[in-house]
Amino acid sequence: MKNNKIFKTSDLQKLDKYTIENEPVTSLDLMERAATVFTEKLLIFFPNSHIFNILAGSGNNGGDGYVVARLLHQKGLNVKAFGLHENDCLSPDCAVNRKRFIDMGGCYIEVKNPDNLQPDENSVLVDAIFGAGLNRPVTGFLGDIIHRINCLSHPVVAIDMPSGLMGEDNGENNGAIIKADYTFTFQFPKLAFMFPENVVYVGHWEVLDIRLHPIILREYPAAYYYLTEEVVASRLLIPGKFSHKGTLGNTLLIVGSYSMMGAAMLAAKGAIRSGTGLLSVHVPRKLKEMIHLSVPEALVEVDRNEFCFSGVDNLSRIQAVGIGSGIGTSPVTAEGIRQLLSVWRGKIVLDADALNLLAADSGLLELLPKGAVLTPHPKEFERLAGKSVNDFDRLNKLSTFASLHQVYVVLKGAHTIIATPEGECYFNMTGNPGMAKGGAGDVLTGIIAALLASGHSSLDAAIIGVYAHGWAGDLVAEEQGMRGTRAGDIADKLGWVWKKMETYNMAKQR
Ligand SMILES: NC(=O)C1=CN([C@@H]2O[C@H](COP(=O)(O)OP(=O)(O)OC[C@H]3O[C@@H](n4cnc5c(N)ncnc54)[C@H](O)[C@@H]3O)[C@@H](O)[C@H]2O)[C@@H](O)CC1
Ligand SMILES: [K+]
Repeated sequence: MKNNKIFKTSDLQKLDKYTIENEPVTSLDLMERAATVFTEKLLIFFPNSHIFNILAGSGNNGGDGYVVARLLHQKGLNVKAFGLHENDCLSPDCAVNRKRFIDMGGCYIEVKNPDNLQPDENSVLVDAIFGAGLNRPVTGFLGDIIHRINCLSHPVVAIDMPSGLMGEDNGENNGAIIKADYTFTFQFPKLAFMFPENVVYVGHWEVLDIRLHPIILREYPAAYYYLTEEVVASRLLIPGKFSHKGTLGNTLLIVGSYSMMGAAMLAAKGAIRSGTGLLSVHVPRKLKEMIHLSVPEALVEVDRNEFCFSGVDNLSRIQAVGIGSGIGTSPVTAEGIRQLLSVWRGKIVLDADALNLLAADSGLLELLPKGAVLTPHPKEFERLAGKSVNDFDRLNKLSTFASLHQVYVVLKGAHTIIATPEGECYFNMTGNPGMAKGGAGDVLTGIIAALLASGHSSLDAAIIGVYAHGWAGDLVAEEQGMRGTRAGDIADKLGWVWKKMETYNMAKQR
């Protein structure tokens, strides 16, 4: 897999050191490289700004800040660097770059009292107080400075990380944290950026490639990954020339109930657009006509029960099962799931009410086949695994749950997380708030079920399904706006996404 790892910030020094020794490059040149790409990005985002105030700390993040100050000054822009040094104990590279900035005639103001920090009107503030080296909450003088900055209305752009934010766990971080509008971070996104509770600090973030050594990036271990088009597309299976509907998999969707018919249609639409050779939709009798009309390609299998799912009879030709969307939580349906899970040991994705039934009866949870895919939203996950005190805690619970039950858990959210039984987590990067609507999850269940049936492993089906679903949602939002996005539109846009991924894959094979 390409370098899409999310390393721990505490590992950064080792990656840095390896690069310095093996590229080789001096640490000063690496700092220059990082600050240069940061400056380029800054000027893309603020092309019409002429006044920049740099807030520089004493470590290498501050060093980056002084390089940015020098580069902006060299471009003839109006730059002021505020030295926020509690003592004169600067990192060697920070000291060199402060001197270079001052020696070239840059405007440098040493701040010894938070009240003396008076940024220029209309200036863009560059936060270079702390980066990945933060190892305790920020209090005292620098804490006061951060509080003061957070009260200003100036745009704030953080170098690498908003100062005061820990790279991973902020559960016990009661110190001051910069509320940045933008964070341009080096080499890889930090784990803390993935959590909803930190968006107020990180703002819009982008990763800047500072070309740390490819060997160390490939070989140094990480438990967390983020998904990119390249990584996802290369996992997608392309049908062979002699494939036919019998070899591309038969998906069985067990979905819908009399009061939730739409969920069945949406799941079926997601599946029919995602490459299954055959699709069977198992519904209560009352839904039969509706499925025939809305997804004519599907075979409809009718339940014994008129209103809800009560059990299946024949699974002999099925490659994967998708169950849960709109099935309700009646005792009849709970028994139906028990019957299914006691005979089905193959690929399966469980969503919505299927998860609620598992949460209500741990006996059902134990019947899950190894490698099952579960797609809860945070509330459903809470029912399964208990309350979490914060997002980092929820991530740990997710990993523990996936290992304990030997399943893949897809926790839906802005950065949907796929947790594996081996303890790895993949963060999705596609999707938008327009998708946070009823029915979007049903479409995802259909997609994952079809990918499972057409030959993908549980991990690949979850990764590809989540990424494609989000990408399709992004395309819909581009056309209809986030407000205008409907779940059904996401299914309709999937074809375009698959085309892109197939084209990418075939180009690579050539
Ligand atoms: N490998 C990379 O990715 C590179 C990193 N660079 C920069 O280097 C930064 C990391 O630099 P440093 O390791 O010097 O760390 P920082 O500049 O983030 O912090 C400086 C020092 O402050 C001290 N400190 C930590 N928490 C504190 C607190 N709450 N109150 C007071 N002091 C505290 C620590 O001793 C820490 O080393 C990155 O964020 C990035 O900006 C770049 O210059 C070049 C390449
Ligand atoms: K910073």
